[in-house]
Amino acid sequence: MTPANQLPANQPPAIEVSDVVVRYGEVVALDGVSLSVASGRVTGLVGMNGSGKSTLFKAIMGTVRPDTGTVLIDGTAPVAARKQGLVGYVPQSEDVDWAFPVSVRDVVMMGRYGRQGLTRRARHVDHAAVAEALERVELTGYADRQIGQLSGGQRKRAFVARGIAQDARILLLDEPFAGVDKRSEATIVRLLRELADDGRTVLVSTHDLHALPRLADEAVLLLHRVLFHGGVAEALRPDNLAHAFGLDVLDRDLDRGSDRDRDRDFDREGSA
Ligand SMILES: Nc1ncnc2c1ncn2[C@@H]1O[C@H](COP(=O)(O)OP(=O)(O)OP(=O)(O)O)[C@@H](O)[C@H]1O
Repeated sequence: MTPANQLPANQPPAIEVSDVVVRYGEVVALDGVSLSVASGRVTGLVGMNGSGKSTLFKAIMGTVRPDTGTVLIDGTAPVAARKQGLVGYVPQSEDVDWAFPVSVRDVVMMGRYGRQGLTRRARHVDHAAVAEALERVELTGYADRQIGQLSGGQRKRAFVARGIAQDARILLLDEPFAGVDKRSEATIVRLLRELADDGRTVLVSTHDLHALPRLADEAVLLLHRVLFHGGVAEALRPDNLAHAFGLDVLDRDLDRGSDRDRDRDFDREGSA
């Protein structure tokens, strides 16, 4: 296995993010992010709420344009890569209208749209790809249900199936384990591993640090910039996590607080 961060010399990174800055008005969501993600691996993207994970995904998909810096997908600009169907995306649950009147099969078929031209007429090969993807995520029996009638884990699996049907080289998953039961989590972890072993690139944002060792070959700690990129065990070291989740700030504030307490006690003693 190639160590994290070291790509084989002849293989361009599947995702190359170079010095990317994204601002929303006054808010700097990404502040000079550089990252190379290799194919054939599962990479965990870990960071606290608001650290910029979704924005990084959007920059990779070309739905958010960086203020400065560049993103390349297999050497191609993100918008072109998306149009070519290179990138599949499993969104956060909040970003989906679950009342939308589409079946699970329809959602998975969306992964085939790029191949169907403007007519969007599904051919035998499209139906076969959808059936196979549904089987891989263990949702064959749910194909005709309205998407909102699935459990949280089943919904995620339906979107993973969309990426499989799309035959995406690169799969981005935004918090796939949020609100997901153990069985769906295990199914998703197994699928992602299979996809990576198949040579695909899998980038998964997660808060679920417990799932990380089973899930990922390497981890990225993000706090508006990349704080760490390397092996999972090292990423999970308390000092690295403290840095990524801002606990060092907390500790410093507590220290300051106890300094203040000491000063106050001293003042009190002095004035007594
Ligand atoms: N459309 C927007 N307009 C203004 N600010 C935004 C917008 N989208 C994100 N932000 C801000 O940019 C920062 C990064 O947000 P982002 O959603 O990328 O973080 P995240 O790590 O995905 O968070 P979470 O784990 O909560 O999903 C946050 O401060 C957020 O409030």
